[in-house]
Amino acid sequence: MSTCRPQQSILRSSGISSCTLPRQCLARAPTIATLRTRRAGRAARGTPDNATTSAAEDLTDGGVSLPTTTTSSSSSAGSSCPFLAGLPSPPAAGSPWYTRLQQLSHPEQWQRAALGSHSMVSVPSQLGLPAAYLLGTAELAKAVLAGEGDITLQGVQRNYGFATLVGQHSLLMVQEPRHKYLRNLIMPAFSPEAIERLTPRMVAVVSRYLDAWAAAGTPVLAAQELKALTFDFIYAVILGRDYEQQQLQHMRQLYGTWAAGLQDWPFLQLPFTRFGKAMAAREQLMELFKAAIAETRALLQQGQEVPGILASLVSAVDEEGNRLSEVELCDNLMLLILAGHDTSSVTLTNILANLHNHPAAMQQLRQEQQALLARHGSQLSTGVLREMPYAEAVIRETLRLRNVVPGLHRVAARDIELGGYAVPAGTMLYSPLHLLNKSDPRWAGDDVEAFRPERMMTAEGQKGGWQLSFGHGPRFCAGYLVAMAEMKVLLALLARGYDFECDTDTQWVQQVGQVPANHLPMTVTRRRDAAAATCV
Ligand code: HEM
Repeated sequence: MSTCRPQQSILRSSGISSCTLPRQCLARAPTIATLRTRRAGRAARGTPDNATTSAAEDLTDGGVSLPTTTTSSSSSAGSSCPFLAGLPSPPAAGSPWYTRLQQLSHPEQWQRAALGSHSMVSVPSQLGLPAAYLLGTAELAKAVLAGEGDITLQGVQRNYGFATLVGQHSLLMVQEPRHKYLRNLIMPAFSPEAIERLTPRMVAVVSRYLDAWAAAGTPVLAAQELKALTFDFIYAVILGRDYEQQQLQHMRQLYGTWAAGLQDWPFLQLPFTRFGKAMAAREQLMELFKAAIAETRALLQQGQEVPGILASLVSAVDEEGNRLSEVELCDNLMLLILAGHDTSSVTLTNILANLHNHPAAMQQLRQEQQALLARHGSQLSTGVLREMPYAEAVIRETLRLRNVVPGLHRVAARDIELGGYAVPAGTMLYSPLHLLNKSDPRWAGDDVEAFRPERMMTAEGQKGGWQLSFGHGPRFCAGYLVAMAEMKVLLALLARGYDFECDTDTQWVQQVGQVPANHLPMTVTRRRDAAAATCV
């Protein structure tokens, strides 16, 4: 076996490999292709991938004699690939019970301690948490997030409550190659041109909220207001039209009941359980979506130009003329509202708190907007949004400190090699995004806990580095451009026309991202020179 050891440095730099061997071994060993062909053959015959196989069967594929395999998912020793079988497992985190409690209460500190100086550790199942390999470098996390063929999202997809509430046909729930097909149909709705058409609507929603906060005369609860703002915003850009406040209020309530069901367990669909109520709310939301789909289709058939993501989705057509079905449209609308709502509201809440605590950063933001007003007048277009490096640095620095998505789960679909270790099929792989942000080698020696948007303005800071706030690979955030446009519109309008104060003396608690326990009371006043900066 020793002559067949892989070139470790190549494997490390290339991320994942199912079975990669040096050239001199290829005559005697299976290639990735032969391993996959064998699996494909089994699948075609209806034989499970982890079924007992014999050396005789393997001989028919590549002329290669392989060890008899009893299961492909138990350990590297059971792998049908000699190279994988020879690889070690990562060291075990081996934590006693009290540190596992730390895992739940202080995940970032626990992860740092568990990893120590290792690039990956194996965390055994304890206290109801599943066993997983914890990844400690961005290189490994990126390899896993990009490795769609070898890696699946099964962990999320097997969560019955989540899958039922979000919908089996949403992007999040489908595997390759269906995921790629759906994404190709959906992504034109998020193109820069589509965002350009939606910008006036985005400006209108944000202006309405800023004016209302200033008119309130008393503190408003920023965290709650931003939840409402981002809901109205995502609804407006998806459905492409304005709704009466009463209707929006009704839809927000339905969404709130639906979202509460995601936290329920066990998922019992009874009239009095949170899950049961959430399913009933889902039914009502589906009826509203179906009506909007029918209306959009009718307008498009009359040859009218209809703005909004839904119109793009309804119009999307593949090479053979197929379109998204009604159930695919509905499930993906549900996903877009979920994915585009709390993520943005929590990030914006954190941004406002940071700007309040760092007046110099707010001043810098105002200067950037004054320069833009002088150059382009008050109009906000996607071109103008692109010319906001400081606003972008504020957003990225806020996400670096308080990543709204703390980490991403994936599952190895087959036996793979990762970073020199064997990863048996079925292993959960966890990328701790929050920890990776803080461990980014670019900021070694800096105060990583300090809010300093300027670090993002340097040549080094403009690169992605270890910051994977919007994910990586084929499932990279579909709404990235919408999210950035939304946050920049709010920052631009706020800096141009308003002053604000908020009470940041509070605990921050972990929910979807970290949120202020006091909901961030905030007073907003219109600036005297604001008239010149009105943008709609
Ligand atoms: C600050 C705001 C946001 C952050 C930090 C964020 C972050 C992320 C991350 C980390 C993922 C990857 C999930 C994974 O790999 O499993 C993701 C996926 C996704 N996001 Fe976002 N997101 C944001 C806003 C939005 C918005 C506004 C929308 C919609 C308009 C959106 C729609 C989606 C969708 C549809 C996916 C699934 C993509 C796929 O599976 O192909 N996100 N987001």
